[in-house]
Amino acid sequence: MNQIRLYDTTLRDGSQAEDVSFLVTDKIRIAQKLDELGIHYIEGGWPGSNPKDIAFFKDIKKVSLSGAKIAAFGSTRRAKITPDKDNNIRTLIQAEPDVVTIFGKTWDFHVHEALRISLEENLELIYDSLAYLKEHIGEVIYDAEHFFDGYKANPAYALKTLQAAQEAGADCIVLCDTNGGTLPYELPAIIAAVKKSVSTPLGIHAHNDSECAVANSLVAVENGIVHVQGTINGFGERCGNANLCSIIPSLVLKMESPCVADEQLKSLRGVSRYIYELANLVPNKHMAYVGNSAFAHKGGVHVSAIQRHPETYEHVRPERVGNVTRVLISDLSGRSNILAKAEQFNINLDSKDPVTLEILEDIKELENKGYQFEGAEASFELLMRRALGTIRPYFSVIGYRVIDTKRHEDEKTLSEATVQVKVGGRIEHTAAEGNGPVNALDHALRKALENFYPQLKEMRLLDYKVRVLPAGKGTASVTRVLIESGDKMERWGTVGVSDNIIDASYHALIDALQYKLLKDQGR
Ligand SMILES: CC(=O)SCCNC(=O)CCNC(=O)[C@H](O)C(C)(C)COP(=O)(O)OP(=O)(O)OC[C@H]1O[C@@H](n2cnc3c(N)ncnc32)[C@H](O)[C@@H]1OP(=O)(O)O
Ligand SMILES: CC(=O)C(=O)O
Repeated sequence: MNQIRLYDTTLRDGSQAEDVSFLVTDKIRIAQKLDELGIHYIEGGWPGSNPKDIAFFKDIKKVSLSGAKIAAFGSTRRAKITPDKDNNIRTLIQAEPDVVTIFGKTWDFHVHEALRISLEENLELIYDSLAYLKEHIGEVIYDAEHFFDGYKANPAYALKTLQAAQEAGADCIVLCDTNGGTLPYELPAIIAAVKKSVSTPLGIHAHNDSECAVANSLVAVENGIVHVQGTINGFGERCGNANLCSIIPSLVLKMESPCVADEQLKSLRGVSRYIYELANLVPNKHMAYVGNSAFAHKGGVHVSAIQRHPETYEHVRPERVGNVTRVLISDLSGRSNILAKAEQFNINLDSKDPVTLEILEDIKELENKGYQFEGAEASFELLMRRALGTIRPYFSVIGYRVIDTKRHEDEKTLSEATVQVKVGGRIEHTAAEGNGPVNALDHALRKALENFYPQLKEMRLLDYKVRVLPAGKGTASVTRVLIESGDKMERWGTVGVSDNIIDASYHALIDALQYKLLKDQGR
């Protein structure tokens, strides 16, 4: 297999995704992460587009990268002017990148409709722009925009555009599936025709509009392409770009193409999450290889088998990409799920112990009532320990009251909660306000308990999700509340279900507090 060069365009094409926008400082930090991951080319942006991208190319010069080359992106020159007069081409040179990548038109339809120039003139644009850039920048890459659509519409012309790029000295010609509509079976014949027509090393740049961007990139590699463009997490215009988080492990682990080192591959999940964090987006848990669910087993049959041998339901070892095997608890669980969780929580449990079956039955019954333990592992651990009788009763709540008051139409609603808790032999009665009834209840509970357990001051309520579950036959609808809490060390999820939203929240809050006390005690 050829040595594959990875070209990341998260900072350029990835930023063209809806909801993605990076600050210059984010872009610098991402470039450093991509360099550590072993990416060979990092496309930092389009300096002719905006001041932020110009600033990136200035700032990245102050950063020492271990191996990655920085590429600046732009287009072929405008019609009717020479490259030296073209602002876009001038800014590319002024950015002083290691590499310049420009895109040009391949599809005759685009030449007529988007540029509104003649086919011959477009060939001149491609040739002039690349030849001029090559005089100023050591390495020049040509992105043949809409190559596959162009080839299907007018193969002779599409190939002529590539020949113009080759004659101008392009170091790599990248075949772009810009509209993302090409299917994997179409690639081999088209790539074979290209190889007969040009000898320049070839690359692939695939979009995901038919959900085939990764497949197309891998098929391209199988057919001799040596340069693969993509983005981390598949960020990109419309449905996104080819996801490097899927391409890289497939190349290394399945296609004998060690494009990054084993240690670098182990950082892949971390890089994925880092970039989600800087993009301020929630990670897609179902992403192949790096998603939270990529190695999460829910069905009892699967859990039973992976405990005997992980490869029964895992296509690669998750550690290779920095991920872990997870076992989920739900009404699809069997005894194996319960035993796997017990091991994770350091609880001694035997498959023959009647408590195992009791816990399993409790789970199925509770899920039927609306509980969901997948996002509430702390509640599940408490449930297990309660069933085994190994949990200390840290406190009990004698009662609570929550009042919402709005004294005047223009005034904010005031929420106030009072609680009575018992710890050991002592009873504490407190009141607190909050910006909502659940917030007031949370404050009042902590205020009452913090005198006994000062460590609760470290705890924060991080997320609060409510779902009203539809009524079943002969039953009223119920509310499920999932709470995520955390301290400096850990985050944990708890669940409460009731036909009353405050009561459901109360149960989730109580579990959150009890879990904090349990874990701090060291189980
Ligand atoms: C497939 C891809 O992803 S390509 C990258 C797409 N990314 C972006 O567009 C993001 C950055 N773009 C921008 O900041 C702006 O569009 C700019 C600065 C590049 C251009 O802005 P404007 O000059 O205002 O033009 P506008 O965006 O309205 O239209 C695009 C222009 O580029 C021209 N153009 C498009 N492709 C090419 C090309 N390959 N070569 C030369 N010119 C091109 C179009 O003909 C049009 O020019 P015209 O209006 O003079 O005919
Ligand atoms: C160049 C590019 O981004 C594309 O053709 O999709």
